[in-house]
Parts: sequence; structure tokens; C-alpha cells
Amino acid sequence: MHIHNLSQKNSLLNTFISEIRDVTVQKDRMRFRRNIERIGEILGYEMSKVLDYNLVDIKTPLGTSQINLIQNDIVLCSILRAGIPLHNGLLNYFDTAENAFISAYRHHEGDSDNFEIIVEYLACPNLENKTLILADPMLATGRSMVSTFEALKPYGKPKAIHLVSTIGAQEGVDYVCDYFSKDTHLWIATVDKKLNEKGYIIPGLGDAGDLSFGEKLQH
Ligand SMILES: O=P(O)(O)OC[C@H]1O[C@H](OP(=O)(O)OP(=O)(O)O)[C@H](O)[C@@H]1O
Ligand SMILES: O=c1cc[nH]c(=O)[nH]1
Ligand SMILES: [Mg+2]
Repeated sequence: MHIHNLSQKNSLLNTFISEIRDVTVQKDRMRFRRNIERIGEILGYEMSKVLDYNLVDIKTPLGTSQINLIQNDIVLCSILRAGIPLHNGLLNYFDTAENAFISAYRHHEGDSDNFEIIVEYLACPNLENKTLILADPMLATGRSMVSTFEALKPYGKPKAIHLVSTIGAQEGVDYVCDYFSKDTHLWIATVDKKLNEKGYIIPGLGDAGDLSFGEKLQH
């Protein structure tokens, strides 16, 4: 897998990462969502550099200008619910993309720290020969990404796969590396060292879904 960990180079991205982590700043729900969206915009821009381009003639009022434009048929698939702000950020730049949505959540049996990933809602276009962007802000164990991709398989074989995330744990990065093919790209804002016993990224940021949309009841 091609891993692009963007925090390895200093940039404005660090400001947005620091704000989604900061226990005080992250309480501003609108700012939290907007920062995830801004990170999505930056990750999308970086990803655009490895897409396929065609030389196109653009007619101006005074002549013709030639420019390379993206020729990939992009399908942007996000994992509900925490994926929504990241989806919006990517869609701000890939404005003609087709869209897919899938829900994945952790189901805990009673008080147990163990959980299974439940995939329920799925709306997806044909993926055959498309460029699939699979977005989820948190890559903790990596199981949501993998379960999601398994559920997408009946929709066709993409010609390229780009995983997009804001904060990952090394364990989750290793897990998706083992599962996805070598030519898959991972675009990630930063990677933390570990997970706690409940599968939360440490230091991470807490629960991205709750921070974006409010706490949900466990069921
Ligand atoms: O890599 P994993 O270990 O699978 O964990 C990451 C998943 O956990 C979060 O979703 P959550 O289950 O909290 O659902 P939510 O979006 O409704 O908050 C997050 O948005 C990912 O989908
Ligand atoms: O740290 C984590 C792990 C999974 N999901 C989150 O929202 N945060
Ligand atoms: Mg959550």
C-alpha cells in the first residue's frame, strides 16, 4: 500500500489536526465538523496529484488554452455517521463525483469491550472500473474500512482505491495494509501509536461521530 501520512511534513494541516484533538476547541461542534471538512479538502487535493489526467482544450474569449484535467470516474464512499464532514470536504473538490453511503457501527455485547462491526445501510452506484475513495475520519482497528469494502464488492471492481482518513492508529494502518492490494493508496492526516482496550485511538481525539453530531445511545 502507498501510505501518505501528511503530518510528516509541516503544513497548515497541523493547525486543523491540533484543533480537532484539542479538548476545549473540539467542543465547538460546528468548528469540529468544519475542521474535518477542511482536512478532507487538503487530503483530496494531495490525492489529486496521483490521479489520471487528459490534455483538454479550453476555449477562452480570446483563444484556446490547453490544460491537463482529471479523467477518473470518481465514486466517493463515506462511512456513516462520522464520515459525513469528511465526505463534504472531499466533495467540495471532486464536485462531479458519484457518491455512495454505507453505515458501520460498533456493536458491544452488554458491557463488554469486545465489539463487532455492523454494516446496515448501503447506497452505491456501479463501481466497475471507477476510482473509489473510501472515507472515514477514524482508522482505529481498521475493521470498519475492511467490512465496508467487503460490503461494496458486489457493486463492481474499482480500477483504483484511495482510503482517506484523518487520524489513524498504527494497528489500523497495518490492518488495512494487510487487507488491501499493494496499489491501494492511504491518505491520512496523522497516525498515532496505539489503541486503548476499548479500541479508541490514543491520544486520538475521542469519538468523532459524537463530536460531530452529539452523543448517541448505545444499543
Ligand atoms: O477502525 P475501526 O476500529 O473500525 O473504528 C473506526 C470507526 O469508529 C467510528 O465509528 P463509530 O462506530 O463510532 O460510529 P459513528 O460514526 O456512528 O460514531 C469511526 O467513524 C469509524 O467508522
Ligand atoms: O478513537 C476512535 C476510534 C474509533 N472511533 C472514534 O470516533 N474514535
Ligand atoms: Mg462514534
